[in-house]
Parts: sequence; structure tokens; C-alpha cells
Amino acid sequence: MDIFDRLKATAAADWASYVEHDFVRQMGDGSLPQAAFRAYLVQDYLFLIQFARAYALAAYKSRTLADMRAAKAGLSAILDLEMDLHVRLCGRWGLSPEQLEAAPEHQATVAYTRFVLDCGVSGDLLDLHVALSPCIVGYAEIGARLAGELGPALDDHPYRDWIGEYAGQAYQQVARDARRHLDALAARAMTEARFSELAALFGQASKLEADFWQMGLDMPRA
Ligand SMILES: Cc1ncc(C[n+]2csc(CCO)c2C)c(N)n1
Repeated sequence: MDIFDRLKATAAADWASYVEHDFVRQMGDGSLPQAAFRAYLVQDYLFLIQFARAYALAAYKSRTLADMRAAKAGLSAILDLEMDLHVRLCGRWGLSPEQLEAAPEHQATVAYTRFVLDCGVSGDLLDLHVALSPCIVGYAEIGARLAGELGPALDDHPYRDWIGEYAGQAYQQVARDARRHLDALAARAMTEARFSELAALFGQASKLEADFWQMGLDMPRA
């Protein structure tokens, strides 16, 4: 059992509220309203910008070159890869770069991203990576589960690009690497006395992910 599995088991209810959220279920069965998906995509663009800052903060909080390189890889993945992918996906959903730039951040986006940043500012690198981990590993778990449930039906599915991206080998590897790095950090920096604090951070981040999905469901009706 790695540290990620321990955190997940300790915050099981919060984790389930995130990875089994209605938004995810509706995305899987194709019943998710397109307006909800679009609202989510816009906020996810704003989310990724803040996430890039969190990786920059991880570089600042690093004491070893290996940790700094891991932070740099996370930042590069967003700036050189993830953002382009996201803007292209948004384009296929009729959202222009100008629309993305002009959108105001929703409270749920502010709450989640600033929570993660504060974990890093007020804590150490382990706190920051624990707060980041639900989002990196959770999307890999959700993508793989939905792709597995759909099988060949994925080819003809309204949300195939999103599911295919997170179920794909490249993202699954990103999540495995993040997990391994977290485990190495914990082996170096964690005491058992600290575990319950970290599990609380992990649970809070998972709840904020669930709120992010809920925002997607609620926004088009707001
Ligand atoms: C709300 C929300 N949570 C998690 C992710 C997944 N994710 C977080 S950072 C990143 C780039 C990986 O290097 C990816 C794919 C997301 N996009 N939006």
C-alpha cells in the first residue's frame, strides 16, 4: 500500500464524493448536458493557470534538484502540452481563446486552487504534493474507469476526447509518476504523527474537486 492508497482509504467518503460525482456518472453515460460540460471546460482553463503556479511554488519549496526537476516537469506539462490540448478541446466545443481569457473565476475554482496554493505556502513540499495528488491521480482513475466501462462504445461517445485523454497511456503515466514521487517524499519527510494532518488535507482537496464538478452541473442553470 503506497502513501496515496493510505490517504485514499482514510478519506474514503470524500474521495468517493469526487470520483463518483454525478457529473462523472453523467459524463460516462453521455447524459451530461453540453452546457454543463462547456461551463466546466471554461473553469478548467482558469484552474490550469493556477495549477501552473502551484508547480512553480513546488520548485520554490524544493530542497533537492530531483524535487525541483519534478516541479519543472509538472509546470512544463501544463505550459507546453496541457494548455494547448485544452484550448483545442474548448475550440471543438465552440469556445474561443478570447472567451476563455475573459471568463471570471467561479468561487469553486478560487476555493480549490487557492487552497492548494496555501497548502504549499503555509506547509512544506509534502503538504503541497498531498494537496495536488487527488487532482492528478483522480482524473487518471476516472478516465480509466469510464473508458473501461464503455469499451468500444467510447469511439462514438459525446465525451470521448476528455475520457480518451485521461484514460490514455500518456496521462496514466503522469499519474503513476506523481504517485511514485509522493511516496518517495513521504518516505523522506513523513512521520506517523503527521499522517492524520495530511489525510485531512487530502480529504479537503477531494471535497473541493467534488465542488468543482458540482459547479459544472449548477452553472448553466444559475
Ligand atoms: C479540476 C481539475 N482537476 C484535475 C485536473 C487534472 N489535471 C490537473 S493538472 C493537470 C496537468 C497535468 O500535468 C491535469 C490534467 C483538471 N484538469 N481539472
